[in-house]
Amino acid sequence: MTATRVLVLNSGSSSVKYQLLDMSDSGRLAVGLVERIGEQTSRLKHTPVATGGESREWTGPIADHDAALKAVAEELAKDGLGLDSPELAAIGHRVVHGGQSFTRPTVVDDAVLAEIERLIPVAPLHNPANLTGIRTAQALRPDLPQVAVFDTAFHTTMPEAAARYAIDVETADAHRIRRYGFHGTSHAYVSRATAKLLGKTPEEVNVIVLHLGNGASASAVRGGRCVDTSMGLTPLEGLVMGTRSGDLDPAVIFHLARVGEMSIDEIDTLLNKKSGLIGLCGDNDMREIRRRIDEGDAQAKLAFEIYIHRLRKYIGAYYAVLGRVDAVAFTAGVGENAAEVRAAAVADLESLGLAVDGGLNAVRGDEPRLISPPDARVAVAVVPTDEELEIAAQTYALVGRH
Ligand SMILES: Nc1ncnc2c1ncn2[C@@H]1O[C@H](COP(=O)(O)OP(=O)(O)O)[C@@H](O)[C@H]1O
Ligand SMILES: CC(=O)OP(=O)(O)O
Ligand SMILES: [Mg+2]
Repeated sequence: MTATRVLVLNSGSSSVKYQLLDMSDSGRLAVGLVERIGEQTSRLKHTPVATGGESREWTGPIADHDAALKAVAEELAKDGLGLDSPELAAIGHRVVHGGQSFTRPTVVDDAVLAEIERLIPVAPLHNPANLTGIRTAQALRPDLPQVAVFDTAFHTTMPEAAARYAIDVETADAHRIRRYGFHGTSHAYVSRATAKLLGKTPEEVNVIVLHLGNGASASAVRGGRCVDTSMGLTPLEGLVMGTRSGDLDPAVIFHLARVGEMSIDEIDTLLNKKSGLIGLCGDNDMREIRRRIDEGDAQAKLAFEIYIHRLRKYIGAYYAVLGRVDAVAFTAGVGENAAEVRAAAVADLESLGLAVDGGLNAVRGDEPRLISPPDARVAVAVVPTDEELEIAAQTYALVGRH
């Protein structure tokens, strides 16, 4: 029997998204999510797609990512899809920070694990969870290849002019301080899918991708290669996010330390976990913010306006970086679902060839679709991301043929 299945683990700071796929037809056998890991009310939702069975949900304390993964393995086993299956070819892992070392998917060995661990200070919310995911999977299936697929890989094509900060070169190089960029698997997948939607090859088009989830980033993709992206050394730079500030004057940090008497760790927590939308209005979920705006809530309205203002600045910046833009693609939880965000992001930009059609923008769906008027100079599109499918494809391409 040839092993054609790949299990993909996308471990976030407090969640694990997973999919089991059969790569002979890229079909999903099972999908699921464990969220609020570490809390008393952790939730697991598992959907056995292959058997057509009902989704199963479970709420209770799941202490850490190790326990979460073991719970996932138990759920899979209930459907006869357990990790002991001889049909499993590999386990693919999203790893957020790969530094400059990793430009492509990599089979995990001790040296790879050590490098992911070394990068924890520049991805403190993500790399520890990714490491636990890999180690637990290794313990469950020591014989299987574990493949790391890095968020940073797609951005390694950025030119030095975009990747370097304007700080002392020796200091920057000594500490490997440069802009790495994240969500690369999504930016790669969505930019390719956007080209396909336009009936073109990736080489033929320039695309601005707006990945707007809880974490959010923009990228400028020229002919299939990333030339700029909004996240930097860490996933804190750039857009306003659910809980992260994005861009600010670095002197804010000195000021908080000197005048606000906050410790570096307190400032880190403030900017990564208590800022962005949640810091501005107390909610990080765009659905809740829209609901409050509809009720006339001024604080929620201002938070939305700050979010949109920053997003528009990046659209303008990447228009200038690319020179010619063929498409702007919205993706991830907010980008795929929040029609108001899409409309506000390109409002009054007809002079740049950008517009959305109100009717098309209001249509919901899971398929890539155009939302710009038919005669628009620049296509505006909603292109659902699928990081798990992309990770599975890259994992299988690396190990599947053994
Ligand atoms: N129907 C919706 N309308 C507006 N926003 C939504 C909707 N569904 C999800 N979101 C937004 O998407 C976010 C989650 O996006 P997602 O891409 O899943 O994030 P992450 O991968 O960072 O956890 C939520 O916090 C919420 O703001
Ligand atoms: C890198 C990053 O911000 O990822 P996420 O959006 O999953 O938090
Ligand atoms: Mg995400």
